[in-house]
Amino acid sequence: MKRELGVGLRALWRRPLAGLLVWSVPEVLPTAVSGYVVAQAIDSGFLAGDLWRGLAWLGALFAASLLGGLGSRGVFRYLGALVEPFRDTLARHIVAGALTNATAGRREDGAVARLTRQLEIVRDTYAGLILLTRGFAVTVVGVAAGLLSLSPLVAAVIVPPFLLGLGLFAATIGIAAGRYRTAVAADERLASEAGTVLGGARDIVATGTEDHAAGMVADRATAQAKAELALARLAVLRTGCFVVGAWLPLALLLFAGPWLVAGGASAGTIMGGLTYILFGLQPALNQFITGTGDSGLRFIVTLRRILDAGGEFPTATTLPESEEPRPDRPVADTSRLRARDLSFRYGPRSERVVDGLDLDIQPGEHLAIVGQSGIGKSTLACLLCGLLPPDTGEVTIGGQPVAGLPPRELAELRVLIPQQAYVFSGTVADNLTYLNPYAPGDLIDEALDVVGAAKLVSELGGPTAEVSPAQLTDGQRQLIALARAYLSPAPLVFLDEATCHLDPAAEERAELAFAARGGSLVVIAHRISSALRAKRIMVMDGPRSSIGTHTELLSRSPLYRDLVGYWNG
Ligand SMILES: Nc1ncnc2c1ncn2[C@@H]1O[C@H](COP(=O)(O)OP(=O)(O)OP(=O)(O)O)[C@@H](O)[C@H]1O
Repeated sequence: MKRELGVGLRALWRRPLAGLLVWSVPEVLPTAVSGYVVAQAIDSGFLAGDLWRGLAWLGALFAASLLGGLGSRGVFRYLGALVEPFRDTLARHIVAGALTNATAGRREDGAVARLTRQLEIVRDTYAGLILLTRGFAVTVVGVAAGLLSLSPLVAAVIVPPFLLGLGLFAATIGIAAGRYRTAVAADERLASEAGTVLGGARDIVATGTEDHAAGMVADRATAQAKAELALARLAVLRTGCFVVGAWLPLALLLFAGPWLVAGGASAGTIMGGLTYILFGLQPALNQFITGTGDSGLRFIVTLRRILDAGGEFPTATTLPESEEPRPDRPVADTSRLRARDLSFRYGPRSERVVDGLDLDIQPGEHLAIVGQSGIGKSTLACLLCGLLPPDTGEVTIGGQPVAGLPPRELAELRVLIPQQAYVFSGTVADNLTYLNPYAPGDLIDEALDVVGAAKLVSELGGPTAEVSPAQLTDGQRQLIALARAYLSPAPLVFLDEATCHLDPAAEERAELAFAARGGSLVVIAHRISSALRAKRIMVMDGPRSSIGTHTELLSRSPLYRDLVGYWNG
């Protein structure tokens, strides 16, 4: 929350702010003098039997209101000059982030349109917040000055409970921002899961997994309902803050009436105090609480989305108003994988399959993982892909922790092809573009060609032909899955013995295609030829796993020597 407030406050630090504050003075004048004028009208006018004097005081209040109207007009003139440059800076940030992602090969998938909608929300809520907080601050200062000039005794009754209510509200803002964020995230997860289930409706019905699919959506719906309830409970708390800050001063003033009169306060003074509460503090606090609780939270949460979607946000020092942004930020290393202290076992009493593993895969690297059958290669691949949660440790891809990422976002980071390739009933094109529905025809042709699936697809009748998975061989299924992974937008590819049903020449062709695709490649190798194509090789042996080149491992890993001997034999 601090970062978002910091960005908003820094953007305020411009010349128009001075104009805005200067025009706030006449704007607050009617509120500041209202109680004092009412007290004078009653005490020295109507109660003293001098009708004209009373009316003259009320006329003064009317004149102050006219001045207030002029002040409001001036405030709005400067508001635009403050808000629009902030909007422009955010827009540059969004475009720079989109360009960085595009040059790094990540799919945009409507992100710019989504961020642009969020930009308008931030602009509107930012303007609302400026008006709100400024109006609240000048009203409180004006009322405090008016109360002190009216009667310090009355001020002593009204101000403390008002400040208490305000303080209580301030204490809930952090919690409210957290709950609002949770509610927005739960909402999006529900929409994403429902979208996934709807998109796979045909397969769900075909495989009879309706109950499972309904369960997937039900969990998200329950989580979303919970988050909304937590948010609603907070609204009740906010009402409590308003009661303390706005109604308690009124009750105290009425109860303290006899004591105030004994202390020298007149009927007009008490009426003036009531005027300050009813026409100054109450509406100001009400607007402030509802406004910051609504626009304020939307501003913080939406701005966070925009800031998280791009790189470093340009501050006043890094991006002067007149300067164009320079697109010289380094391209994000979206295919860099980093695992730290990774441990995993399938059950509380089973052996650890992975134990305290640290692993770095550099952008563009080609790594092979080898090891005896059952040592944990597939398990490790699932951990690195975020398909299994580790017992300890963390995996990041492109700097982003994979834990807890929704499937759609994970699919944009990495693609895993398991040994048993999945082909579903539908057209060849449906199967190929499953991970990239908007893949253009020439990219599909390229994918089929480089992984060696073009001949198969032509024999099947072309991309529009229907596929019957049961009639395909294991090798044919693997070719279709390979072309699908090649078309995926993910910069990191895992092939878990994904070519084991192809002959060595076809396997070489497919692996070379992935190595040349851009991004990083991890191959769980089942042949020495496959391991030798990688720049580095990881030999898995539980806690004794080691990494190096083929030559390094031959000299230092007995297990690797055994494996090579076995493969060559
Ligand atoms: N779902 C599971 N539940 C419990 N144990 C499992 C599960 N999946 C794998 N294992 C066990 O975890 C260990 C590692 O299995 P894994 O499949 O990761 O090994 P692998 O090296 O990929 O084997 P292979 O080369 O034969 O494919 C094995 O002992 C296996 O029996």
